[in-house]
Amino acid sequence: MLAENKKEDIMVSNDPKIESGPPKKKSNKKKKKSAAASGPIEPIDPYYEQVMQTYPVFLRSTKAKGRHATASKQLDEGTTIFYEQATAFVVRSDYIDEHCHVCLDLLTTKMMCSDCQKSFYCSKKCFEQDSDTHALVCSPMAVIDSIARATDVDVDLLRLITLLLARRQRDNDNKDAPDDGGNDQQKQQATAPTPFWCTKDLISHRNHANPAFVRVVKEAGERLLSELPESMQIPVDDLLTLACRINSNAYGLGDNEARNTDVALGLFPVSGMFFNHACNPNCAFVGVQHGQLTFRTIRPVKQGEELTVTYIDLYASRDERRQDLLDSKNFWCKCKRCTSPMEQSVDRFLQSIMCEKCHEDVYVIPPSPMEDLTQGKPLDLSGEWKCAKCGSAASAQSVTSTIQQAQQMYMEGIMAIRKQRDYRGARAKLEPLVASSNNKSTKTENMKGGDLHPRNAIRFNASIPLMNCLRHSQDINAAINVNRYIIETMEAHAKENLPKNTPEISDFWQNLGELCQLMASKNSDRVPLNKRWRKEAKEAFDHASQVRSIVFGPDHPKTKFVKELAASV
Ligand SMILES: C[S@@+](CC[C@H](N)C(=O)[O-])C[C@H]1O[C@@H](n2cnc3c(N)ncnc32)[C@H](O)[C@@H]1O
Repeated sequence: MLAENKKEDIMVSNDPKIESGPPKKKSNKKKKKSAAASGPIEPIDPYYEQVMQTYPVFLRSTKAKGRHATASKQLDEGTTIFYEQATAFVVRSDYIDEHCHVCLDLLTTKMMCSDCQKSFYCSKKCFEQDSDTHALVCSPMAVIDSIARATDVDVDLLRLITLLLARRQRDNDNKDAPDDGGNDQQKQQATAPTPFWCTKDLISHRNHANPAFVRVVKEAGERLLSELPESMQIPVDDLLTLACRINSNAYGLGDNEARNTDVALGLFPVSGMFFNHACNPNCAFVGVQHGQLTFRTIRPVKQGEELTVTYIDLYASRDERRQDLLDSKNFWCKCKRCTSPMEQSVDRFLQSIMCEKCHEDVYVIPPSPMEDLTQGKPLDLSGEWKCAKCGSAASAQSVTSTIQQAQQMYMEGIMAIRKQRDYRGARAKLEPLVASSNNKSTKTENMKGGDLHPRNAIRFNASIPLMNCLRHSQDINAAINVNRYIIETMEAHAKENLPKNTPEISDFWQNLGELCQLMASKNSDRVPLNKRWRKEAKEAFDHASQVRSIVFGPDHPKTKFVKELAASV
């Protein structure tokens, strides 16, 4: 039973000597007391050390960082550091009949389970591979939609819980053997799903769960359990803990064809346990076929350095990132970027407006303390904020008012697209935000009292829907300029040590290539212009391919796809 294994109850140790990983070098430096130092040290089960032994990773557990992974040797960018096969994963309901539920390939021919009508496969092979697991979940899957609707619980959460309980059942029956006889040791290991028992070691943050969430999940859980076979039953309280563990640890799996779309959601206990979040990560995770997750370095990593990934958007302001992590993962980010002084951090640009006097830096807006963010308490606007470069001051009130105006325009632009499909109206709202700069000539009526910094998060966020509006209205040249601004902004961040190799950057390079190709075809009869656009398209696809080779690996379908685009120009 899950309850008997609950890690929160039985495995917690306060012994500070329990620590795993290689011996640390002695340092003469006086140790800084970390603000993150709290809670007991979690011991590491030898199973995880054994799983990791073929990878260049040491597992550690410390008071400051909890359990985490470090590099066991110096690593180049683009190194695969870990594979894991999900204990269970679900194709998200938005894509339920678009991707195979076993290999995740896009469905060109569909096979559907005629009983539940909720499981889709690309081939007989995948259908047969799923048959034992599906036999356990077929009848509950048929009613999960109605349970989710009646209780207001996310249907994909309920589907994932059901598949995890099926995995538990199959582990108990000891029926699962790795199905792929590949001779590469790492791959062989990865094709065996991580066993269900590992989920008990995952952090759940159950004590911080929203009471409304607890109530509805318990209600949905009771209903779901009544649909499950006897052998799959667990106490509803354990089902709730499992739901909290999914919320805190699940990973989205990307589509191999499209950009930036999570088509599936999986629980990967080993990854969930050892890869902490950082707002300036050195690794990325990418979904590969069959519900596998791969972790790769996106920059060179020194021996002993912690290996981190991001769980959220890196181009959001510090307060927004922390709020996002609090809401979605129940923790307060204490990474280096979030704890460095605001006046020295790249974060000041994302949150603020240009200094009216020197036009070189921004007024430094202090980050909100956790209590204020959790209680929705507004910033103290009684004083002044100073420019990080020249020190001239502006009233907090006027800086905030400019930012609020910008936020309002951004929301109006987004709503015009979402509610009315009014691309012209949206463009009118978004364009002044993106055009705003320290160049006085481009200042508009709507942007009084200062401009957004070019790297301000509202401005950056506005640029993406603006590019889509421009594309929609066939103003391809303008869309290209906005796409260039997006890439320039990301590269400017990268100069200040944010990652330069991310899936998002590769997507914007691909998009730029496609826009330039469109311009080339519009100018097919004007040889010099056509040649110029084709040259830029090829360069953009080559950039996308370089970044993807690092982030996804040279053999990933997304890398191959963009290489083909480059070759076709
Ligand atoms: C997916 S787990 C990572 C493993 C975790 N260290 C453990 O021991 O289970 C995510 C949890 O780790 C902690 N964590 C990860 N990144 C963090 C960060 N940047 N700041 C503070 N806590 C973090 C939070 O408790 C979070 O819910």
